[in-house]
Amino acid sequence: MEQLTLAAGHQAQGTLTLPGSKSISNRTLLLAALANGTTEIRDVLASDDTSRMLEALETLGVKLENFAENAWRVTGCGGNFPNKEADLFLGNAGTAFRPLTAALALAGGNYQLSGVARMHERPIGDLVDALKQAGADIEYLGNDGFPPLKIAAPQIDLSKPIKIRGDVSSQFLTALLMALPLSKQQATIEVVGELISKPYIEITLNLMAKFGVQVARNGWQGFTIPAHSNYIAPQEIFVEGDASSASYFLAAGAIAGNVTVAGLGKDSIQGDVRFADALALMGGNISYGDNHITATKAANINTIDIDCNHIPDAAMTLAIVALFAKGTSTLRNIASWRVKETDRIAAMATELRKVGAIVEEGADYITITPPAALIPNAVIDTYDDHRMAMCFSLVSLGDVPIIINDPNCVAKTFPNYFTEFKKLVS
Ligand SMILES: O=C(O)C1=C[C@@H](OP(=O)(O)O)[C@@H](O)[C@H](O)C1
Ligand SMILES: C=C(OP(=O)(O)O)C(=O)O
Repeated sequence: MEQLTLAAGHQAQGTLTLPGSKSISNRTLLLAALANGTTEIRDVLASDDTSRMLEALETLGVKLENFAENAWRVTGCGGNFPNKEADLFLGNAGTAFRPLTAALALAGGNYQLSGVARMHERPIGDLVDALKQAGADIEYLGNDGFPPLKIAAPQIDLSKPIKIRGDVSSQFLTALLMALPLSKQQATIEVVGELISKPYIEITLNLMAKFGVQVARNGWQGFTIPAHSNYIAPQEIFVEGDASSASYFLAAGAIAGNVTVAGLGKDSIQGDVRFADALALMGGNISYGDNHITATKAANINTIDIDCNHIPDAAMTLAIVALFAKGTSTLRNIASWRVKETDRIAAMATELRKVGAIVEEGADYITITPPAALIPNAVIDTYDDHRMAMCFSLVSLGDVPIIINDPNCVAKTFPNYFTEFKKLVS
């Protein structure tokens, strides 16, 4: 297995132009494919997760042109995919798997959707149950409640509200919201249980509105999609820089210098931009521009005790920043970490212990007490989880070398992460 040794670092200095947001890229590509008309999407993320979405759309017969660097011209098919039979491999991309399941279940056709082994352990039952209430025909090809899936043409019935659980993944609600306009009928959704990861629903509703579909809502409990909704291609869409990817560099600035991330600003539609507020609570000096954020070294890193439900991805970065505080930090309300790329609570606990931290894990929380001195040359397993690899690179800023196993797993969302990291850290 490939390993990467990062030298002991003291300083992080400079500006990084962020890669495009994964969440916005994959939503926009799908909405553009479902729309009537042509959309030019700029600053699209180039990574494994977006490649899976692009390949899937191409297999479905959608016309895609890569007309400039990271810019795609998508000719929408108005919800009627040209290819009515296809086998789609979606890797470990939740933002491709869940939304495509819903769109294909309502669009009509015979499809099989599969992914990597881990994707087949990530739940999808709540979404399938909701789609079946709407008349979808979906079968589990492996274990009930999990991919791979077989989809056949639906008999759509939206006479009753569709109930969907929101407490395992917000991607299920996102998927349903984005797909329901294909029915052309009025559709009502009722969320059962406490919805997690709420800001991702805001991204979904914001982008649907850019494509001309306004969803009426009753807080987080109810959503209504008007009859005769149609996605209309906006001429041009710019994808913001990825706020979760920004978290590593902002953390580096707060721990060890002065780092600016460009491509993301105070009006970002991504919830993970709120990571910067958590970093400020820990002592980082944060300043916002229209299209950049800067983090400057904290006089001292403070401990934190925080509910992370609204920032599930960037919260992993806080676990590493906690190593630089004096005392115990607690990250709460992170049960969803257990069903992502790996069981992230268990993985984080195991690997933090390798650098000397005392860690307690519960079903939905983690506490981290840093050691008096970080252990040098720890060999970190990354569990095919891009965020484990990116997070642990930051340990080197504690003036210790660190060895990252399988560093290329960052390709899921940030293929040149380590090149960019090394440019800024010395
Ligand atoms: O909708 C999205 O773009 C995402 C939602 C979140 O998942 P959950 O809703 O499962 O927490 C997040 O972790 C994931 O990386 C992207
Ligand atoms: C949870 C993540 O990915 P996915 O979109 O596959 O759920 C992530 O990127 O941290």
